[in-house]
Parts: sequence; structure tokens; C-alpha cells
Amino acid sequence: MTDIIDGNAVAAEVRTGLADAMDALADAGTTPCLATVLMSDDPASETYVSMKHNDCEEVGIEARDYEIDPEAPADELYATIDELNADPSVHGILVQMPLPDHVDEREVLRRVDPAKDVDGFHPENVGRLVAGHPRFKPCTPHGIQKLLASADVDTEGADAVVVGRSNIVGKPMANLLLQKSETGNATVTVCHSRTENLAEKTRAADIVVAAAGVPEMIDGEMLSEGCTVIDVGINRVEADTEKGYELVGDVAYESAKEKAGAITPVPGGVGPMTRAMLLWNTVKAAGDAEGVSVDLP
Ligand SMILES: Nc1nc2c(c(=O)[nH]1)N[C@@H](CN(C=O)c1ccc(C(=O)N[C@@H](CCC(=O)O)C(=O)O)cc1)CN2
Repeated sequence: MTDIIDGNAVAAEVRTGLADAMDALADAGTTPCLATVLMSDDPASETYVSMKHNDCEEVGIEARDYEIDPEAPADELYATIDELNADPSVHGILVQMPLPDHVDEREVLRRVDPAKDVDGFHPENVGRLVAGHPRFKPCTPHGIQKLLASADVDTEGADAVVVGRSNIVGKPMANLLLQKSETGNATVTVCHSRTENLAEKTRAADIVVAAAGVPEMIDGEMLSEGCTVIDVGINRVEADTEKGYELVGDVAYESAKEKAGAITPVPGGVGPMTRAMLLWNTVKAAGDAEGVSVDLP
């Protein structure tokens, strides 16, 4: 029987588990505050930001919404970030990706105060993660660690293949799996668009993390019997549905399910965890900023 790893359920547990930390912060007179900055009219990005605000409301985090015209000069975004950096009542800043082409993404990531960088994308936070003492783990890979733990997947000595080398998912995921820790100690291979014989590599893996952004590129034929499959892809594919599209992962779910011992669905797998770990990081940021020791789930 294949274990279907329920991201909605694990995310709900994380949200519930934040209650003690929220109480400790409330006792100290602090309400964690997340500022989201959206400079895009992409419907998917709008959906994700709106879901993040709903999540914040559920756990009692204050969420502030900043929207910048995607055609506006990049300076407008930089000025907003500078303002949020300087505002002591804001604990976390999230700039929704992707940004318009005329905005220098690297400048944006460098500009966010690393102590408020709840995405974990600032070069200082990336360096800390790679060095093995992370301040904020990027939300998607952090969420995947929680999903693996929830399904009792032992990463110790496992052969893990990460398909995709993005800064948001692939690279930090590979680093976390490598780390000397209870949720790491794996032997990690990172595959990408220039990898030769991809199927050979995925077939040799105990854990496959598919994060290439290519709909259904990993199928059952590319997997070993009983492996764990984490599908990070959330691709909107045109379909005859009410919304005009359906969500499809990077994994061909039905065929992969035949082979996998455990698998995440899309939707309802990694996506909800990305949002849950954003709350986690925001509560941590508030605790750090206010000098309150918080017990995080
Ligand atoms: N600043 C950031 N930008 C982006 C990140 C990020 O971590 N930080 N990750 C992705 C998108 N993303 C978060 O912003 C994200 C994607 C999907 C979901 C999610 O909950 N998906 C649901 C389905 C939602 C739907 O109906 O469309 C699911 O999978 O069940 C949350 C967050 C790129 N940008």
C-alpha cells in the first residue's frame, strides 16, 4: 500500500503547534507581523499571497499587504523594502517571486534585512544554511523535511535525488538533506536540465524530490519500488474545468503511485507546507527580534 502524504494535514498540525509560541509572544506583548510584497499580476502569485494572509489570520499573525504595480520602476519596490526593514513592528518580509524582468532579483534578496528574511533567500541566510547553522530555512524545503518526518522516512544514509537546482527549492533542499542532522545525513545527487540518464539516477534513489517545474516529467518507470516521492511541482495546465486549468505536479501521479512507498499529491502536498513554514519562520523572527524564547513545532 502506498502512503499518501497529506500536506494539508501536516500543515494544519504545524499551525496548531504554533499556539504555544504565539502565547509566549502574546505574554511578552508581541503580535508577530508579516509584510507581503507583491509586484505581479500573475493569478497564481496573487492566489499564493492571499492564501498566506488567510493562514496568518488563522494563527493570529498580523499580515500587511503591499502591492506594487508590475510596471513601476524597481526603485518603488526597493523603497518599500527599505521602509519595512526600518519598521520595528514588522518581523518578517516576504517578496513574492517571480518578479518582473526589469527588477534585479538579486538586489531585492540582498536588500531584505536578513533578520526579517522569512523566505531564507538573503545571501547571509543562504550561507548560514550551507554552513550548517541556518537562521531561516527556505519554506518549501523546510516543509518537505516535516513531510518526510511525518511519514517516518529515514533520510540517514538514504540515496536522495533532487531534480531541479533552483535557489528556492533544489539547492536548499539538497543542502538540508546533506546536513549532519536527524533530517539529513543522506547521500544527495542534484539533477537538472543538462543531466544525462536522469532515469538511471532517479531509479537508484530511495527519495526523489521533483522540483524541475516540468509537468509530469517523472513517471513510475523512473522510480524504484518502495521509494519516497516528493512532488514540488505546481503547474497550471489548461483543462476543461471551471477554472480553465488543473494543477499538475512534476510527477505523473498515477503511474508513480504504483511504484512509490510514499508520495505527496498535487494539490495538497508540498504547497500547504510551504505556507505553514512561512508562519513558522515569522513566529521565529518575532521571537528573535523581541528576545522571547519560543518553542516551535
Ligand atoms: N517569496 C516566495 N515566492 C515564491 C515561493 C516562496 O517560497 N517564496 N514559492 C513558490 C510559490 N509558493 C509560495 O509563494 C506557493 C505555491 C503553492 C502553494 C499552495 O498552497 N498550493 C496549493 C494549491 C494552490 C492553488 O489552488 O493554486 C497546493 O499545492 O495544495 C503555496 C505557496 C514561488 N514563489
